[in-house]
Amino acid sequence: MSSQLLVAPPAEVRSAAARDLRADRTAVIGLALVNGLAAAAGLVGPWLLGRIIDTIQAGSGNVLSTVDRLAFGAVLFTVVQTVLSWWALKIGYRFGERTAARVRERFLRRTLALPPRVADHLPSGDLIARGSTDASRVAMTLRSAVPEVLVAIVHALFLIVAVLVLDPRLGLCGLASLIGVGAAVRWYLRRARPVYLAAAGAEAGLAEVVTSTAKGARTVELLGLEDRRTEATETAIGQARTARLGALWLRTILFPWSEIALTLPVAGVLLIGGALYTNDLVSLGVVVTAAVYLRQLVGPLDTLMLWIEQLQGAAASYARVEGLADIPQADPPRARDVDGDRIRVQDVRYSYTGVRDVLRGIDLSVQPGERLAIVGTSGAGKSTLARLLAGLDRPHTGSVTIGGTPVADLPPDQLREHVVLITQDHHVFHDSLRDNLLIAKPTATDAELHAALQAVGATWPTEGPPAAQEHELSAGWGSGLDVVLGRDTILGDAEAQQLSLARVVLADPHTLILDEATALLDPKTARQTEQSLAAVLEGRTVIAIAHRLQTAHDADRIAVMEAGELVELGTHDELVSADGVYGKLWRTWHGDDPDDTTPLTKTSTR
Ligand SMILES: Nc1ncnc2c1ncn2[C@@H]1O[C@H](COP(=O)(O)OP(=O)(O)OP(=O)(O)O)[C@@H](O)[C@H]1O
Repeated sequence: MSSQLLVAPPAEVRSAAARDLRADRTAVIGLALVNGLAAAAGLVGPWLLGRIIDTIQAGSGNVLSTVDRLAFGAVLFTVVQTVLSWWALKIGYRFGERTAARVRERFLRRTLALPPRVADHLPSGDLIARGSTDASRVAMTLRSAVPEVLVAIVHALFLIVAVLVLDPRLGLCGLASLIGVGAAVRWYLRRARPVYLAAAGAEAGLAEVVTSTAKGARTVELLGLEDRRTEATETAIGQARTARLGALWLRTILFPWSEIALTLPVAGVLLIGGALYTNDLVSLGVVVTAAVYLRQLVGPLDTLMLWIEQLQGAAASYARVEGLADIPQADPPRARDVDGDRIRVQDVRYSYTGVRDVLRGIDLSVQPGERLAIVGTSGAGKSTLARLLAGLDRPHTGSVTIGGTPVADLPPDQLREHVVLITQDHHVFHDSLRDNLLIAKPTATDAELHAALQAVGATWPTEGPPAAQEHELSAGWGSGLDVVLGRDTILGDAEAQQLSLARVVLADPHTLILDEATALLDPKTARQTEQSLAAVLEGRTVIAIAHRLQTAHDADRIAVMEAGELVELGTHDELVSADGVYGKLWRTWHGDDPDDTTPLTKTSTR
């Protein structure tokens, strides 16, 4: 699976847009109808103006009352046009809001439907940029640009047709104007897609750099990488600026070109119309009406020009948002028969990049109820093996099975009943405590939720007053299952880990995999978390990535990994007496002091 996110090709974007239009076809038809009526009403005013001029020029009959009637008609139709245009925009804005919501929901649905093994490999900054900046740009365009552009197109077409009907010779001047503007727009559009895609990509690249720097702030600080991250951010800012300037350059050509194309037809009508009028080939009223129509053409065409950049940017964003649909998705897994709790790893190989295997021929069998510690230096492949054991990814060759069934084939609901990976990456949703817990077991009763919290030592009263300060942020568990985390109360590190452990109690898997669950916590928080963890581990199979030799010493068996291979497997005593990698490790750094709790990771840096 590529780690790059895709961009939907133009044909796919067009068919997605057509689908969105069809989904709200009543609004689209209403928009076209009301727009057409508004544009038609707008044509009446200038036509009546021409009639007024011709009436005055003819000077026969009751000129004053005829002019009064015509002027009243012009005012009336202007009011009608204004009301219809307002109505058309209202329909358009509502259509835009609904469609924008549809696009956002689709993006969210697709993102949530991504299998974890696919989502984990996607660049998170780019994904965030698509869901936020790109989706907002599409929404804004659908809300504002699309209705106004539709109104402008219909208006412009009506004006051109009206001049052609009025006098085809003068109509040609209008057409010449359209051809000029059309050529400018064509020139622009041919260059716009790659330029705007590059601009959106550069913005996403910037988001990626900033997100990964923020996410890895602790590592950046520990390894003194500030200068390199600053340099990477500045490079990304430079690329975003260059890409943006490329888009602006296109506008600096488009706008002057189209401005000239827009002023020429009025001058043309006045010149040609003047010559025709002098030779009695056309009335003065027709010339004035045609000139007013063509002057009015500037309004809608200006609107089109104004929004064209927005439309291009939005089309690129739409292509990026729709690009998510091109990520191949596996069929949703269906429930499988699982025969027992035994975990087997057979001849497993795995590679992140397709170039280098980071797991090579791993064979392992874990008995139900066993405690297995995995040790090895940094980069040996422990976390990768943990992810495969937890079904978050599947091996490229070989198999990882629970009760004979490939663990990665189990649907999420079934998987968490068998195996759960506990890391420091737990998530607290901005939601009620109850809903945060029900994720693990949607059918759990309040009594079960209370019991799960108490099992992990969450100091949370089973009964008590309702949240005293409903909207005030207070630390701790708050006072009930309805307390909204992140609004009524904030959880500290230890409490957030307790919440995730309470979820484990509710899911009740037979196997737990521990990867750095407490390794990076401060000592006080780690102690608290370890106490909660001990309650959760009781009676389950445990596979723990051991960061301290004491953890390995206490396990039933120890698996030693080196450079992606399982090099030793046995009890502590067996491995110490075999005097292999583990034995040497034990002797060299701990000698006769098995109570030494030096972290294993230290061994790799000595
Ligand atoms: N997402 C990834 N993309 C590419 N390579 C990766 C990725 N994650 C890990 N690796 C590489 O895979 C190898 C095994 O990494 P892994 O994290 O499994 O090792 P580990 O033994 O858990 O190390 P540590 O104790 O430092 O966490 C390493 O060489 C690492 O650089």
